Amino acid sequence: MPSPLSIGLSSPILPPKHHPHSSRPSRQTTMATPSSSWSSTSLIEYVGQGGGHVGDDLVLLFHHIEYACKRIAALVASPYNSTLSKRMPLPSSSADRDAPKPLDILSNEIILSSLRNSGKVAVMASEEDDTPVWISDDGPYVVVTDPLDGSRNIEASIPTGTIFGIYKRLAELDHLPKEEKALLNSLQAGTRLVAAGYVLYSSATIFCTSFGSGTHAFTLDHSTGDFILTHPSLKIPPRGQIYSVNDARYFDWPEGLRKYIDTVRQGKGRYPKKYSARYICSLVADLHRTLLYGGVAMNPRDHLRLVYEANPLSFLVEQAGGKGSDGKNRILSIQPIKLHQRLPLFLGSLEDMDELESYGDVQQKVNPGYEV
Ligand SMILES: O=P(O)(O)OC[C@H]1O[C@](O)(COP(=O)(O)O)[C@@H](O)[C@@H]1O
Repeated sequence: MPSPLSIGLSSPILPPKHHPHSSRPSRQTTMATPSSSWSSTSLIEYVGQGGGHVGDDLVLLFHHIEYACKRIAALVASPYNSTLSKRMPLPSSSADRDAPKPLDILSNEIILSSLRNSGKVAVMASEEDDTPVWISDDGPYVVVTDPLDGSRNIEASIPTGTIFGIYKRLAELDHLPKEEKALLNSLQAGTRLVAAGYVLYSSATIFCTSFGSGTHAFTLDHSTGDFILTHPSLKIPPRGQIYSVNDARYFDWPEGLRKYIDTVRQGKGRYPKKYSARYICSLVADLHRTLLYGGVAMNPRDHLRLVYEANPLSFLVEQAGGKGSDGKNRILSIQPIKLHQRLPLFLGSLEDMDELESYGDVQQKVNPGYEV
């Protein structure tokens, strides 16, 4: 079978050959952009010197993750996508996971190759792999990822995203067989996250990240190839006026959730304004809007994954002053027991989340196999 990486791009972008700091092209300064009055701190500068204070290993790892995400951004915008499914045989998926699309597989390969090249990762656990992939015995970090979330919308060019979380490798497990230590390292609770992020592929490509001291977003400047700090210390408004949910599921919802939505959309909640609905059906995009405008983004059924979706995104929301819960419990405090574990997910503004949770019964218990 041809390598997925050789199919996806007509002229594949080669990974950096040398240490990223020495191999980075210098930033162009002559290009006319409207940015002269803006701060132009790039993601890597920020991580390395400015706000991150995270140490060389993590800076290097970030450089490789950033590089992978730029490749994925190019891939999702490529004119060759429409013929990919004819050219690329897909592996079968297990019962635990949805059938992957060609871009899911390619994005997974891109991230895996960047993590390998970084030399800083012991294990990668991905939505696209049944089990975690052991990369290197002495890599200091563990990366969990959904390489391309929202890919069910990809043919229509609707926004998608990459989600990732970074943990330290648990040295006390080093003596265990590879399979076992790979899994246990990947099942760390979200409270142990060292860093997390998402990259939104939309009209702008946004890299939003946190190292545990605030949430910061960077926007890709296509003229230089740098992610530029555009949203330092992003704070989610304490209250929004938007709820985001697939409300075609209304008749499968529990009473509490129906009441909550009915109440806020009539403007009869604690905030006496009528709420609006927004639902892209792409978690990263729905969350990004929620971080900026406030409100709640939710999927009340057992659908989203704890390890590589709910945990990293909850970390970012908490660092932005919001809340992430399964409707009852703080997401970051839930101990994962399975790699592809699913759960209800509610992310959003503090006051909206408190109000929602006060309805008690908001988790959708029935989960019929929806086709779309
Ligand atoms: O079908 P629902 O319940 O609306 O779920 C949609 C959600 O599923 C997702 O597509 C995630 O599923 P995948 O990881 O299988 O793409 C999210 O991006 C989106 O928020």
